[in-house]
Amino acid sequence: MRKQTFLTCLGTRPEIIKMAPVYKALQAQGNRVQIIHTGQHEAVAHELYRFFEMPPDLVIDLQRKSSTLAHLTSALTDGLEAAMRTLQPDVVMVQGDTTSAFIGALIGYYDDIPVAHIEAGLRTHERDPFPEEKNREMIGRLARWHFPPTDQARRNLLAENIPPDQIHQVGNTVIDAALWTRDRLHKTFGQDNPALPSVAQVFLKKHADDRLILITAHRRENWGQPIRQIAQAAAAILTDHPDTVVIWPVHPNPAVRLDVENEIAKLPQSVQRRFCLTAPLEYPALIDLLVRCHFTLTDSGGIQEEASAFAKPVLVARNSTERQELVDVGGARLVGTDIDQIRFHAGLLLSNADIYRQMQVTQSPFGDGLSAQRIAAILSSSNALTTHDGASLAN
Ligand SMILES: CC(=O)N[C@@H]1[C@@H](OP(=O)(O)OP(=O)(O)OC[C@H]2O[C@@H](n3ccc(=O)[nH]c3=O)[C@H](O)[C@@H]2O)O[C@H](CO)[C@@H](O)[C@@H]1O
Repeated sequence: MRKQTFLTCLGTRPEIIKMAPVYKALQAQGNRVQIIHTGQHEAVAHELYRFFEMPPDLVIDLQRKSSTLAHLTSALTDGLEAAMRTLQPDVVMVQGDTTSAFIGALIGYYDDIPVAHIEAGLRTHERDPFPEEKNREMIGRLARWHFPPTDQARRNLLAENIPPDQIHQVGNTVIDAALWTRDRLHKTFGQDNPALPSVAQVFLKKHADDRLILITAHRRENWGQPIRQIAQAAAAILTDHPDTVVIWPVHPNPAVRLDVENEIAKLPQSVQRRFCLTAPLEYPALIDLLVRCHFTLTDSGGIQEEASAFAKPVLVARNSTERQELVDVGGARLVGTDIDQIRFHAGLLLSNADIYRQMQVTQSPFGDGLSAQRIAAILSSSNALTTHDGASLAN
């Protein structure tokens, strides 16, 4: 079998995390894997490339003169076209639903390079998340291989008339990355993970006997009043349950941070002391806290998936989710951002051991840690690499 050159364009934190296992699995088979970094999440990207030992081959300087989507789209189009012509891959791989992923798929299509879509088929069937929902649909029209993580995602693709033989349900590579990271942390550091900021390390030592609740909220739709309500609900939970503590890596936007800090400042000192706010965490620190926590309250898609790999109950601070699978198997509850709802469901998890156990899923509905190996096997199989006009690329 001829070894292939696979190219992926990555721009944001979740894309890098979810592509890393595929990168490693394809490399382990002797293939060449190239990365174009598109710089959508500049601040956190490079620490992730270092952690996963996958240095980008090419970095696109987006030279963003404005923050509009149209400008991003045109800068990515120019940058990715030039980069792909330089690198000349056999296959383009994109992950999820960012504008980098959509434009990567589009340029692959224009250049007649077959496109593989990792984490295909997620749909809310609503306008939000904007523009990600449309990006996913459009990548669906362009890709040659569709790798939905779950049966629901597979059915979404079938409903859009994607040919069944192009759809391969493989699980979500986020689980591969989370399990790999947990094992690596465990082997290397035991209880003292240097990626955890020192404020969190001190806090955890001081509260070693308390139950940890991990909170994250980053979605734009939750900025403002919803985030203030999440903070008020967290305060109520800490007041109701004196053996609990909260760690909350807060979104870097100063307005979001101020909203959370203002709510905490209103609390008695005894409750404030059980709140630990940090800057956004490095990925190995986030995984470490997920492993340690009692449950998580989050609006993040990735964290819902990762929590299920560690059998941690999830309260989802959203009104809808494209990850309904975890709700359906009982591992997550959609609690929105209503203070009483959050307080009620957190109270159940903290005071009713049966309900807690019921929300600990024994098998994540998103995957088993072997998704990337399945993807690599399918992409590398001798008859898989076929272009749109039917010519086989494989020897
Ligand atoms: C608008 C919207 O719906 N967008 C979605 C959103 O996806 P998401 O909700 O999964 O995003 P996050 O929560 O940011 O990332 C999660 C990952 O980050 C790790 N993490 C988290 C906090 C931290 O302090 N340190 C970390 O390391 C964590 O373990 C996990 O792996 O953005 C994507 C592209 O940006 C989109 O494609 C996707 O549609």
